[in-house]
Amino acid sequence: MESFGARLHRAVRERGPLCVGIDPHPALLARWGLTDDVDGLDRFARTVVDALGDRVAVVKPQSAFFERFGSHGVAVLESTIRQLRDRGSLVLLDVKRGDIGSTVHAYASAYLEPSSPMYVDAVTASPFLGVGSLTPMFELAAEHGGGVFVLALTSNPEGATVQRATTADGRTVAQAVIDEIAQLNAGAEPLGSIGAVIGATVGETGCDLSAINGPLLAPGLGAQGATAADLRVVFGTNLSAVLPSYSREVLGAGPDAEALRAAADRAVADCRAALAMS
Ligand SMILES: O=C(O)c1cc(=O)[nH]c(=O)n1[C@@H]1O[C@H](COP(=O)(O)O)[C@@H](O)[C@H]1O
Repeated sequence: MESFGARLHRAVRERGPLCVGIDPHPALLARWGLTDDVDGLDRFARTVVDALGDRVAVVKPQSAFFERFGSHGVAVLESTIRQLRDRGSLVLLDVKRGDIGSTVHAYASAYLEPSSPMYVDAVTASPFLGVGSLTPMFELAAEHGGGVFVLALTSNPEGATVQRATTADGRTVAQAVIDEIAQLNAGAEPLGSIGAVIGATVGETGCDLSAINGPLLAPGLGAQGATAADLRVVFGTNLSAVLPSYSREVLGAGPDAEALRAAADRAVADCRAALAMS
């Protein structure tokens, strides 16, 4: 299987630099006239898939909003993943997993093993048990053309205390995470498969991103207050692999499919301009 980095690179070239999250908040279900139950969840997810699955490069279902409804919600998530694959968008499952290595192995099987019912193109992962503890995910991703997005500087204000803290060798925690990702991506062309998550809200990172050679997922746009113009502040000259991510800002335009598509098109246009891509 072609690597995730190569598949993402092509998807962004063909469809534009945009990831749209499927985050069915109770307030959004209500705004869409849907019930706050499994049926509402299913209709919400299907509507997003039908409107955007053949249009945006990456779709990022947020697992928590599906898990909220127990096994029936997880069944909707599995079905949503399959529908997205059929429509051609890459599926990034937002689960932010992290644990000791032997347990990470099980998470890796759950999401990155092609025979799994939850098999996706990529997952989000938390490095705060040590980036090395995520090795089973990196290995399975490499074996099956998957990707892993590792949290580095998250979009929430509480993240900085931990992520900008200084390690024993003088680097920030975020820089140490970025450096380990860079090692994993070294030599990959056109792009490595291990990404970093850096919120569009974080301002200047103080990090050197020049060697990372992997995708930079940028959530925090729209509902959390960041705009496409902020991407330049955060990423400086390292704009080529930035993958801007919106959830509520785009989803708020639904449930009308045309309105959802128009919101996604606006987001792509804003991001293209900010990232200076034609
Ligand atoms: O990994 C993520 O996607 C993520 C990382 C981060 O630093 N901040 C962040 O907001 N997210 C996720 O991105 C989505 C943001 O949603 P909106 O604020 O509605 O665009 C949510 O699903 C968050 O869980």
